[in-house]
Amino acid sequence: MSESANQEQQALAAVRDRIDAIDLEILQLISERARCAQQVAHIKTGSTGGSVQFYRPEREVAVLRRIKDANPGPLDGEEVARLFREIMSACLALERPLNAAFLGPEGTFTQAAAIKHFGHSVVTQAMATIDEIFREVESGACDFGVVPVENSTEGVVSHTLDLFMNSPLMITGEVCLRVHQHLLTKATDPASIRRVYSHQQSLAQCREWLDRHLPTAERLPVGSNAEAARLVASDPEAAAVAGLQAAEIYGLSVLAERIEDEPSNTTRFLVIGKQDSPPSGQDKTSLLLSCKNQAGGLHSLLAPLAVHGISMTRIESRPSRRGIWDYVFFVDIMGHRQEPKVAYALQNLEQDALLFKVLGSYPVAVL
Ligand SMILES: C=C(O[C@@H]1C=C(C(=O)O)C=C[C@H]1O)C(=O)O
Repeated sequence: MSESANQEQQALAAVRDRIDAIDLEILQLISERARCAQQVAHIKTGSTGGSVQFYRPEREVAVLRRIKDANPGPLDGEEVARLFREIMSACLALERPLNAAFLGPEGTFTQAAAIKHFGHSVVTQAMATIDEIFREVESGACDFGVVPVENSTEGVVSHTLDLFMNSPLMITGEVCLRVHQHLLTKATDPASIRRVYSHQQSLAQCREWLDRHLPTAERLPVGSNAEAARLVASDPEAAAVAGLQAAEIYGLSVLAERIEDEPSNTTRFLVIGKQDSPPSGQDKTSLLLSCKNQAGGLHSLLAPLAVHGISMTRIESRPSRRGIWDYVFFVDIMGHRQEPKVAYALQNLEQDALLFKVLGSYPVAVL
């Protein structure tokens, strides 16, 4: 070995020794943190005797925001937050493992959103429909549910909004996920693809790409992207539009990558549970409203938001199903319903609204 190669080996060995020592220190510290979480569980159980809220969304976002603010680099803020997300997930599972219902089968973007929000220690339970997710959480069989609510390319998931009208569930969190769609298949030649399966939203997110590259293939909407991938696994003349997770699970190859028409394609999901979240300092509130069907009705309904300086981040209208041309509005505002100015505005809003329901206040997504 040359002198310089020898020096390189020694330098490498020294840094690796240092890394080994650091890993043991990290392990000690993580273990100590986990023991603290066990103590927290002990205190929580002791103080109530009855039902215990082990999962504290406002505390979890506070931990992640603090870590991002304190991050000295060189890892970027998102990356360190993701690592701590996993540490907290494992610590919480020591208190009590959480379970979350998602739109199945395995491998959907909704499952990816559930794991992004709760970390890998959450037990995810696949449901066949969004209705079933609501029912499973309402019955208490699952602690939380994760449902898609809007996509930056294709807009609102109207079925999810409609389900909130008759559900007692509340929104406890939001998750935003960059969605990359791929063409997955068992076929080796695109010319042999006669059918393309996917969720209707995903087909719509890739409409231009499909028009250009597979103009004659029939587009068949199914319950989810992962369901499409499952179907395609046994049909060599078909392709699915879905995520990489689904390709791995169902043994498909990726014939074309990132076929979504908008490169920034993002889906927003809501976490639903029996309660919303206490204030975290940076929150949103979702409302369900309706007003009298008269000139200026919506304008005057929303006026209290402007008066109290509250910013509205979204408004969607949906048929009320109570009569034709009668609508309800889903409105998202910045702030928590317990913050004084939000509370005043909501009080005024409630006085004027025909229908007024707070769907929940929850922390703005950190990850
Ligand atoms: C440890 C706690 O319980 C859970 C675990 C957390 C953590 O590991 O930091 C944070 C919030 C809770 O979901 C707590 O409430 O502080």
